Amino acid sequence: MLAVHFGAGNIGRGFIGSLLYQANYHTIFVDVNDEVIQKLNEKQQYNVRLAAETSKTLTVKNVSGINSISNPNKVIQAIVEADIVTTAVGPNILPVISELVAEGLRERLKSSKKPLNIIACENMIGGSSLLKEKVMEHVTKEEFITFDTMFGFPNAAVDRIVPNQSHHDLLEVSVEPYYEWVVEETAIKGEKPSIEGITYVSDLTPYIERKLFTVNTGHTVPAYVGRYLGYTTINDAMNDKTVQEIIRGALTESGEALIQAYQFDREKHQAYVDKIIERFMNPYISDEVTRVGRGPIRKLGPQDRLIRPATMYMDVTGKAPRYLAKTIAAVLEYHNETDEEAVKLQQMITNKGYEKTVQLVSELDVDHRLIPVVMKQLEEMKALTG
Ligand SMILES: NC(=O)C1=CN([C@@H]2O[C@H](COP(=O)(O)OP(=O)(O)OC[C@H]3O[C@@H](n4cnc5c(N)ncnc54)[C@H](O)[C@@H]3O)[C@@H](O)[C@H]2O)C=CC1
Ligand SMILES: O=P(O)(O)OC[C@H]1O[C@](O)(CO)[C@@H](O)[C@@H]1O
Repeated sequence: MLAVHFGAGNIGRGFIGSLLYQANYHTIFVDVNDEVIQKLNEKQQYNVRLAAETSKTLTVKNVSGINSISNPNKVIQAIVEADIVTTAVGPNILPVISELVAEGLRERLKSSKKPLNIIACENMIGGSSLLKEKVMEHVTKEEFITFDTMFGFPNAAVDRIVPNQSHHDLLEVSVEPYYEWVVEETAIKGEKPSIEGITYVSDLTPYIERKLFTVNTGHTVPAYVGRYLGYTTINDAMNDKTVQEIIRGALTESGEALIQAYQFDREKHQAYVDKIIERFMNPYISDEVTRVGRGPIRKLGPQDRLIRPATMYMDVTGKAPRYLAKTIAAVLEYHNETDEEAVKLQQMITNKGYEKTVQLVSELDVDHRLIPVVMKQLEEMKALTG
């Protein structure tokens, strides 16, 4: 069995790659990082270390790599032969890989009638649907129906904290023990990939929203509020009383929105929240606030982890989401010269002001009630820290 996985980064090697190996796939990683690709081809294996009190190591074997810049034809050939295609490249890169994926699928149709599923494993709602939309932009009208019939793009939710790595061995990855990979069964074409660790569901929406608006919403608090308070790591930020108050508050607000939208059981949802906060405090993982806070413009998007639960909360309760608004305010104060989006956000604030910037990046109506709520929290935050 052959898997082609785009993105040999933290989640690619540390999560998807390890489950594919355990399900007896040979995985070809496709990446633009030549050093990683060369090492994968040289070693043909790498270690995944579980960051826990008793650390276990899994050696992931049967792997190789292709540099998609220097060897696009090899990627096309790999897609022709693949039994599954997965991605973990980041939401902004899905459009970038779409043309190569389309070329691979087109070539495959010349010799195979076997359906194929392409699963985007990204922190976003509708990742595979976006990839499908972008792939279809490279397909002719005549090809459209065949592509649509033969190739499934099931959406997915993936959850495992894999921080930036700093091992002597370039390929080694430390990961938290916990993981969840939920895939939309109804969009599968042909046989359902048999991979232990995947939970197939008929409606992904409650799962992806629960994950994105709890794990990822929660994580923004130690990232942005933590950075604002001067912390470098998530662990240090999580030990701060203000961060703890805001994270609990923000997850109570997003929780209320989720519970009312999907009729989740309150007690079970609270247990889910408590477990997540415990995961953020895992002392065996050192995660940087700048990794979790990367891409602040994307994270202030209308469907993303802050704006969407905040507007959902306002819609269902009629109340102002105080703690989510505080966190959004902290994003507006996020400075990081090494993060393109952070630099762009600060430039926008300098040129257009806070209010206009938040309105533009979140795509909220100009008179949306959330905007003054965020502005109020921003003022309070600035007054507190002088
Ligand atoms: N790290 C984590 O804990 C989690 C990450 N995710 C999601 O997984 C995705 C990847 O995140 P990470 O693995 O953390 O990032 P990463 O930066 O470690 O990995 C991304 C990889 O994609 C590669 N890449 C960039 N452009 C490419 C292209 N054109 N073709 C092929 N490969 C390309 C990069 O070189 C890199 O190796 C993101 O969507 C993220 O939100 C989801 C759950 C957990
Ligand atoms: O990967 P993104 O979307 O940039 O956001 C970082 C977030 O994703 C994770 O890496 C995994 O869910 C979290 O650690 C963090 O909340």
